[in-house]
Amino acid sequence: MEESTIAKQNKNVPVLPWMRSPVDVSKFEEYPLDILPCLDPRLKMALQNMGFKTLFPVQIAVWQETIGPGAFERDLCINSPTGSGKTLAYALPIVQMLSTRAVKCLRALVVLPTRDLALQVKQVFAAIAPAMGLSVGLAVGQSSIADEISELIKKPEHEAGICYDPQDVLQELQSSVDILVATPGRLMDHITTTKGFTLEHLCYLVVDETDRLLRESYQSWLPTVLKLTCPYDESLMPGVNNFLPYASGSLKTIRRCGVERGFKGKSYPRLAKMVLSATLTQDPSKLAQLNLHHPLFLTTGQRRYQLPEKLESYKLICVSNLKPLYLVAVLQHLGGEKCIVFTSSVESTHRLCTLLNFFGDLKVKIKEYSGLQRQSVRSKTLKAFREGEIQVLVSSDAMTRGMDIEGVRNIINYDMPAYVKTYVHRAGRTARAGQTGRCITLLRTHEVKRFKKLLQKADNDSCPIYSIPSSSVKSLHPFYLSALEKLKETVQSETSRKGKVGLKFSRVSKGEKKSLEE
Ligand SMILES: Nc1ncnc2c1ncn2[C@@H]1O[C@H](COP(=O)(O)OP(=O)(O)OP(=O)(O)O)[C@@H](O)[C@H]1O
Repeated sequence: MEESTIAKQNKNVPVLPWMRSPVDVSKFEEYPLDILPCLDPRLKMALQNMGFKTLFPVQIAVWQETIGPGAFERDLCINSPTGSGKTLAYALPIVQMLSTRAVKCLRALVVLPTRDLALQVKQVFAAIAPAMGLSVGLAVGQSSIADEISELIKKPEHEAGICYDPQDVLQELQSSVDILVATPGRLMDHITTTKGFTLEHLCYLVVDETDRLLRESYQSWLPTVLKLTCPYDESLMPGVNNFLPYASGSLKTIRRCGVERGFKGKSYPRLAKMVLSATLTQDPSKLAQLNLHHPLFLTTGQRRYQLPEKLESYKLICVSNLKPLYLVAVLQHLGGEKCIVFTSSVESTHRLCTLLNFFGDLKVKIKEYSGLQRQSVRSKTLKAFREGEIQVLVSSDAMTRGMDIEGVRNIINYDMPAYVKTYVHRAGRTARAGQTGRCITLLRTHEVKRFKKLLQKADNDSCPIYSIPSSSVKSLHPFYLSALEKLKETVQSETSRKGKVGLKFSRVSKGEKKSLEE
């Protein structure tokens, strides 16, 4: 075998020994809820109310390792394609495992990189947890910290007029939630400042979109959570609590120390972890940060990057300076079907969206969605897109990982993604849950070769040309010139009105470039 071929193959072989013998999720089949072993009837009912009749392969595989014979003895690392149902894969066993709890306290923590994603995951938990008497909280900074605290922490009811020792009151503060879905920043706010917020009882930690979360430290949330949930023996290390970085009274974590049967030297109780992504990192130094216990790797098929089964990838080769015209022609061709257009930066997202809206009557509503906007604006746009009031979302990359929006049948890469991971996540906003979908990538001639190589990394050799009649592009020329003129005027007035907008654009773009370098 040629040396270069061997090197190429080795790139796909994980370095960590436990990753080399994974559980292959593709060997599992969809399984009817009616005959799923050990499923609590209340949960079954909740799932049926969601319209689900079967569980997807990744959900069955995780069920087996947690509730089934696996009994969650090992931490789980799950690499499964976009839209394959990873959220329910962890939510379902966690809710079932917590259903036997006697006292309400925070036992499961799910961390996600963005607010919109956390909201989405909270909704999945909220659809099943109440059936088992469990409550779910959200810590994402959507409301004021005071409002969030009142949702998360229950204050003791005291008799009016009697003064109590503040230390006693602190002792009596209780969690109002069993499960918390959080973004790292807001989680750290609660860890450092919220009285009564404790990870002392935490049993389950889920790190969703792991590779994204491990790429940035987000105020060291991970080492902090691991430290606060790490059992230690006070008799062996007297006073160690005082040296915890956030020993502010409410945060003292007193977990018992012991040895788990079968795993000599490992402390007990163990914080059981599930880490997931559609593009899970294989980098040993990154995975080491998670301090995994005897990890089990679950992945789909042989390839590191897997695209959804029913995704069709197309390329559209454009004349460089006419790219916007090709985009408009495609949008017209798609005739109002829900569509996300990806660009390479927040700056080009804004410009492209403005330009498209100057194109006369396209018979579709087009809005932008990027990290440059305020959260309230983004949330409003997302809601309108979900509800079908907007048909086309022009978006930057940073915001769209994991987003699950019903009815998105088309993804358009206006700017070619620089990395295969980016392609996987962008394309994965369609063809979800076994549905069909297409991803059209606009390319300049010089990008064609690079794009082919990029797709091969995702095991995709077939990428036909998306053809649109040249007459459709030509007929748009007169509108293009006037739209460009209007765009120029708008950009000039925006720059002079806000003064610093230009500066803000370039600052955010840099940050986003970083996020694209996955
Ligand atoms: N058992 C099921 N039956 C029917 N639909 C399901 C089932 N499980 C999940 N779904 C649906 O599949 C879609 C994708 O699920 P989910 O968002 O969890 O995917 P994911 O694997 O996390 O994707 P990504 O990697 O993009 O985050 C959702 O719309 C969800 O409601």
